[in-house]
Amino acid sequence: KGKEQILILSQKYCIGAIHFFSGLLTRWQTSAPAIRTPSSSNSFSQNIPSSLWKLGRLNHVAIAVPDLEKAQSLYKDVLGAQVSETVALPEHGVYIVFVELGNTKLELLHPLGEKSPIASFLQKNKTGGMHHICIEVDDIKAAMTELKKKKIRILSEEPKIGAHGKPVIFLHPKDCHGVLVELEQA
Ligand SMILES: C[C@@H](C(=O)O)C(=O)SCCNC(=O)CCNC(=O)[C@H](O)C(C)(C)COP(=O)(O)OP(=O)(O)OC[C@H]1O[C@@H](n2cnc3c(N)ncnc32)[C@H](O)[C@@H]1OP(=O)(O)O
Repeated sequence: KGKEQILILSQKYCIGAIHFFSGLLTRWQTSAPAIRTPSSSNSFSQNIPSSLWKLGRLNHVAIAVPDLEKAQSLYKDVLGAQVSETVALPEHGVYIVFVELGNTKLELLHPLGEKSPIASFLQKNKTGGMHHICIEVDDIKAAMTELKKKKIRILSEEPKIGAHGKPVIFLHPKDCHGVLVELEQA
């Protein structure tokens, strides 16, 4: 009789455990966001609305620095990268130095002139910091038209000619999750 009781008790325990875990599973299925494994999705190609313009490669990551020579020397002498000469771009209010990385570049930025757009950034970030990313686009005018419709603020009425002699625009960091985004005509 003792054995029978143990059997009954363990059956009850098993049934209880099954209910508990199936309850958990149901809650998890209804509340958890869908997680896709890399093999189960080609998430980069799905659900992208057809568009008149396309994003291309990462052209550069820009870093604002308080001392351009020191920053140049870090990348050249300490890290061994190929580093360009300093170029003044008065129409953008910056000096720039490019650091070649093979698959992309870094753009070291230093303020030029009293109205430099990076002056207040450097006041807030005294030792420097990542200032913007630049992504290539195949049609900057089409990009502007669509982004305006989507209420993304573009920081100039018209594209300016950027560091590579090509048209560029900047998108407000508050509309891009805290990152200042530059788009450059490829
Ligand atoms: C040569 C060319 C090229 O590569 O081709 C270049 O690089 S030219 C690179 C320089 N040119 C540019 O950056 C042009 C576009 N930039 C701009 O128009 C401006 O810098 C803005 C991005 C609008 C920021 O203007 P300003 O400094 O006067 O405003 P602000 O200090 O009140 O900033 C407003 C809010 O945005 C935030 N904020 C400012 N700059 C930011 C940045 N680089 N990344 C992320 N957030 C940033 C501030 O913390 C602040 O947030 P809180 O309110 O929360 O405190």
